[in-house]
Amino acid sequence: MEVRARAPGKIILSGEHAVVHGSTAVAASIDLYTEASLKISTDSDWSDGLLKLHLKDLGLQFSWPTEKIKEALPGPCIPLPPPTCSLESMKSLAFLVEDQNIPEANFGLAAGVSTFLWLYTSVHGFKPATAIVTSSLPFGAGLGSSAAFCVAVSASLLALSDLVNLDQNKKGWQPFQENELELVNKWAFEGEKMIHGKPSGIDNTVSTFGNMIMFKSGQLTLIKPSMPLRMLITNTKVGRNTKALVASVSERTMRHPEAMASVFTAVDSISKELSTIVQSPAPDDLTVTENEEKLQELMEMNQGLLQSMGVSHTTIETVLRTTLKYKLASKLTGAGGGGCVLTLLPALLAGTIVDKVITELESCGFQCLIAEIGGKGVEVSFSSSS
Ligand SMILES: Nc1ncnc2c1ncn2[C@@H]1O[C@H](COP(=O)(O)OP(=O)(O)O)[C@@H](O)[C@H]1O
Ligand SMILES: C[C@@](O)(CCOP(=O)(O)O)CC(=O)O
Ligand SMILES: [Mg+2]
Repeated sequence: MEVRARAPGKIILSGEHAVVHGSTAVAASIDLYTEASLKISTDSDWSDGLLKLHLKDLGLQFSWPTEKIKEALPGPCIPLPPPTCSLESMKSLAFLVEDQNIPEANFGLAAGVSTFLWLYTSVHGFKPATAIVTSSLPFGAGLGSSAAFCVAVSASLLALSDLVNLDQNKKGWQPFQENELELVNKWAFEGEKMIHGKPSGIDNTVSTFGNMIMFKSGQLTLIKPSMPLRMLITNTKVGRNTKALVASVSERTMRHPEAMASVFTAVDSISKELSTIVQSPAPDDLTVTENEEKLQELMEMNQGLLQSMGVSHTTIETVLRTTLKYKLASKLTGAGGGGCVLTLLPALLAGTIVDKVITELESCGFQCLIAEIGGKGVEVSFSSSS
């Protein structure tokens, strides 16, 4: 039996970083996915005794003799709760990954590869298997590729375990039950900890459950927007690392606890107001426009506070200036320091203006896309393997 699991990326409409410190944030899934397919060798299979990971888009293949992994890692940890990777296991993982000679240009991948090994062995122990991962999400750009990776991998692992009850004969994509989604989310969060250091959990939660959510201290509330929301996503293509940026905000918080507490409180208010506006009835174009104006102002305020946290970047400022020329408000999304910027596209904005903004942004070397937001969360699909 082979399973495929796909998990969406996300945008954060308000509250990144502050959410790590207990503030409310609002996020939505986007229609860009990471897909993990998994085939576990059974006794009767021909097996080469290897655990293989193929990162297809990058053309990278890794493999480990399962006997070697057995010497280094503790193995299955079932039932719940999912284990947090110990420092000792982290070190063993680093050795296992180092052996694979990841190209220097893809150095950041080591965290993802370690996470895969940890999640795999925690659920399935030392069985030989092949996992193939593909993704349409840019890595390290603020669209939650790390969380989508953790959710897709966790979902594929759990789908082939006794911990969930899915219909393996059903054709096509199928969702998990609510309690199973919670399980996938918990395992993915353990993975996200290995990549982000101190994640809030918002990215894995929105990737697991999809839709638009309000998130605070591990709790999610579903948001049902009553107005159309169109966002232009501009990728500055400046690479950065979420773990380092989250750590830098924590260091600033230690240096200036009171000032930063005020910043986080302001972000909390912004996220709450944003969620109220998005859900308030908008029966006509005039109300939609009024609500959009309020959202634009909140996005600008949130961006200002992100600047004060030290996570903006000159390329982000260029996007802000460029979109402002067209009276459009923008803010960074995700960890910042480069990565992606969101621009609200009002419902009545002429297509010609959108084209002009995109042309101008792309002439700066940025990449633009308009994603569908608030779609489904993680799903799986079974096929009998040959
Ligand atoms: N498809 C993937 N395969 C392996 N690792 C991945 C994949 N997607 C993401 N990762 C891991 O996540 C890291 C990027 O995560 P992060 O810095 O949080 O940025 P973001 O989540 O915004 O893309 C990568 O360097 C890698 O370690
Ligand atoms: C900065 C943060 O709020 C979001 C990070 O998102 P991303 O990894 O940049 O996609 C961190 C977190 O919430 O775990
Ligand atoms: Mg991430």
